[in-house]
Amino acid sequence: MSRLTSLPEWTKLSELAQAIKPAHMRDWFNDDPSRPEKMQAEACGLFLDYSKNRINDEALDALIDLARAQDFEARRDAMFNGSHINTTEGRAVLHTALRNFSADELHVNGEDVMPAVRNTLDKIRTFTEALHNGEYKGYTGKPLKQVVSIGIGGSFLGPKIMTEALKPYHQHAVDVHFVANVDGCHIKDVLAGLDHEETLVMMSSKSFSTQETLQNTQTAKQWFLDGGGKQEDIAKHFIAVSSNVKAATEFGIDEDNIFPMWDWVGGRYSLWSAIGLPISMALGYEHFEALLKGAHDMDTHFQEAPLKDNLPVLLGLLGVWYRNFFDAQSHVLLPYYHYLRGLPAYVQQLDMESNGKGVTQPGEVVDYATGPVIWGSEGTNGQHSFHQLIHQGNTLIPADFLLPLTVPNQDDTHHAMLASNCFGQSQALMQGKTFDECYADLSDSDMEASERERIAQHKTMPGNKPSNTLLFEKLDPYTLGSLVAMYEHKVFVQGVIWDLNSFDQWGVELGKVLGNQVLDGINGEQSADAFDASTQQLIDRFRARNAPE
Ligand SMILES: O=P(O)(O)OC[C@H]1O[C@H](O)[C@H](O)[C@@H](O)[C@@H]1O
Repeated sequence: MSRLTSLPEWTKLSELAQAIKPAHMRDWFNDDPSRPEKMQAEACGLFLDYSKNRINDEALDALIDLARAQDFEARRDAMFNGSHINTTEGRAVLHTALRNFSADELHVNGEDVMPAVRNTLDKIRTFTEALHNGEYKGYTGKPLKQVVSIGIGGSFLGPKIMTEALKPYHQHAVDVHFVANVDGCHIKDVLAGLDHEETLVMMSSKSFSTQETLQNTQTAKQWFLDGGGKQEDIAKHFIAVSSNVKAATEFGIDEDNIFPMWDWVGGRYSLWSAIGLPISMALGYEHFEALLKGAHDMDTHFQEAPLKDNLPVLLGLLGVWYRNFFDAQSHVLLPYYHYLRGLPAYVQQLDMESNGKGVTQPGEVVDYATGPVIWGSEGTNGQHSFHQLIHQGNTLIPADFLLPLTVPNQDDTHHAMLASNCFGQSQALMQGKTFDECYADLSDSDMEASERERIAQHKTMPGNKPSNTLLFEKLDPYTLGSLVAMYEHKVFVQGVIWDLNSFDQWGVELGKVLGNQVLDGINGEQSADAFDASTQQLIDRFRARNAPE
């Protein structure tokens, strides 16, 4: 038995879950109309109603006890003060420093990192302004109007999804395009519509070793040269963000055009660094800074609010409750706001890459469930497809509903419908519909009693499906910053309880290595015995159709 599952707090939670499982939330709401007032929390522009959860005060307190038994507060402080909590790579985890506007020093390996953070923000501001006012010109003297941001994983999802989410705040000084996939269709499609004389290519790669990003940048470079640009003109049209300055300069990026990154910022936590430059380029620096400020305020809330009023803590504890004590395999995110449609994909990387682990910090294989599958899409679209399984399937899927109270250029008719669907879905999931109600609905039909029973059975909705609802005034940069930081810290809370290192990703690393080996196989540079028979068969079929010259 692991340390975690042998804790008395764990045993208590197992017992509480067994006692709670037969209860129906519908009855709780009937018995106690003040339940929603008691089960809510608010911070940094976000209001959370968590009353539609299969939880009571006793279980919530027991979850807090479990977090404390796992040394939650000390481990939270260790992250914020720059300790090397990424223990498999010997690194600090300080994305919070990137949005820290206090005058305090913050030391990593004896060095204050804050001057470099502030300098980089200045560089982002200066660069954005030069681009926006047309001062930053290409090799033929034309201002650069198109930006192609090339990166993948954390060097793509954060900038792309935040830029998309904040569309109403775009300044329209430049158009920002994103390319991630090594599938040549993507980069070719993007470049096809652009004039190389007006295009800035931004390569985002913390490691500067990611195959997809290197290849896409190479293709963009060739496109630039084919268009008439010369090697010496590349400095004006190519910039990079990387912690590997040597590799970036060797690749041909001018050293002055390299924005720094640091090994204490994980890829999936990097949108707050210069990796977020495309956000600033699309929205203007002021809005980028507001995004950071929202995140910073959430950091402060996470550090200071009592655990029972603490948004990331509450969400993290509820996640553990369902994952470990109700056997929930997945968690669905349902943003009811079109511009926020990318949030599930963003949180998917954040959560699944962080807590998709099966070994504890000391290196023991776990005997309990860890990170869930994260998925979802924008409401109301999902209501007409996968919500069916959430309502009536036999697997429990806790949900987060998200809704802005107002939207830009609001059409009141549309917005009221959007909100009513959002609230109606969480209500339906919680209440369900009983067999008797369904049977009564069929009273006017001329069905035989047995047929009426059969149909009523099919229509019965068990309900008792948990959800959180997050409301916010509007999705401005500040609120988006606090929302994303809230999910970052939720993931952290769960990683602490499960005793995981939430900051490495060895599985992904293996994929990178194997992908390169197979490429050698495809190019005939690797002997057949390097691969298993199935992989070799696939390589052979591919080579038969695409034999290298
Ligand atoms: O920025 P890079 O070094 O190119 O890395 C890009 C991505 O690579 C991997 O897939 C990691 O798992 C991600 O976390 C990272 O964001």
